[in-house]
Amino acid sequence: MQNAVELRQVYKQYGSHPAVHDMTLHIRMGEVFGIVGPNGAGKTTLIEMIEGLRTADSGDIIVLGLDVRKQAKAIKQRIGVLLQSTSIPDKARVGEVLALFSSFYPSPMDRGQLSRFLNLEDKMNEAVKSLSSGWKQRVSLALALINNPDIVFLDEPSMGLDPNARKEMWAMIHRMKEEGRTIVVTTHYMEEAQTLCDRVAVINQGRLIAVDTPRKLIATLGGTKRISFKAANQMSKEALEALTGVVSLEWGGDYAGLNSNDMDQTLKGLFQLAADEGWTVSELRLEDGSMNEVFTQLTDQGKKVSV
Ligand SMILES: Nc1ncnc2c1ncn2[C@@H]1O[C@H](COP(=O)(O)OP(=O)(O)OP(=O)(O)O)[C@@H](O)[C@H]1O
Repeated sequence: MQNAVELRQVYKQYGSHPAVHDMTLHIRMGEVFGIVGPNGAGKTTLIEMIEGLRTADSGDIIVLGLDVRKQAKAIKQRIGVLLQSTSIPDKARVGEVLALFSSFYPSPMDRGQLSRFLNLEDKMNEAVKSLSSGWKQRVSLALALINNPDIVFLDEPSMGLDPNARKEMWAMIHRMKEEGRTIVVTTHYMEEAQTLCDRVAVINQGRLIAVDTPRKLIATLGGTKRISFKAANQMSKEALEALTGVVSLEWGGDYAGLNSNDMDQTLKGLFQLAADEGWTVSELRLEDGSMNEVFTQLTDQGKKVSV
């Protein structure tokens, strides 16, 4: 099957500063593809080059089989871009904004269907400026979908949203995927990348450092696992820290947490220590590594790791 996006050795610099360096990657049709990286890594530059809003200095960008350099207009008809809510005319009512943006496209989505999809039906007569940030973000999402796009680009879709609004945003992204759309999302929230994305690209200083499923990235790089349990009075912190595999110890209220790079040996040592010191291990929980650790591993102090 044709890829949704293909980048071949894409390069872009501002002045003498390279922002995106020889980037080669592909985004598959129908996947949720995440782009993560520290501030200034080049995420926005990358995504805006794919959208045709910035021009690459060299390399090829193919979107839905079309060349961004030569067929940008045709591409724009088939992609949707989440605008920052500040770019929406905010004195207008939601329904008016949707009508205005619909008029830009030859075959827009049915507005009733779109507002039902995003639960916006009750907000159609409200002024955009009176909405909370979560609802404004829904309006932005409606505008990104108004041309019924094959690919939707979401640059930090849940920035500034409270945890509930963020979860709702994730649910909407899932539903867009179920409809068969390809979603490209940049985010600073590793939980978002881990929960939402089929594959994630990690970029740092304009270079692609790793691209894989969150599970594989975590298995390869999210090395430490967490063992947490109920703390007992007799526990010796020093002895816990000294157990084989323990990288760090967290001590919070009633609970102790051991981050370990050798779960089996740490568990063995933990049970032995409990027996030696005369306490029992209770409320034991084992947790896998996370995208947070992958991110730190790959980007910490500009460290570069090949995967
Ligand atoms: N229009 C521009 N002119 C000059 N330099 C720019 C411009 N846009 C971005 N840069 C620089 O290019 C680099 C990459 O910026 P970019 O905005 O693409 O990164 P980012 O990963 O999206 O960052 P953030 O997470 O902070 O949004 C940064 O060093 C930034 O200062």
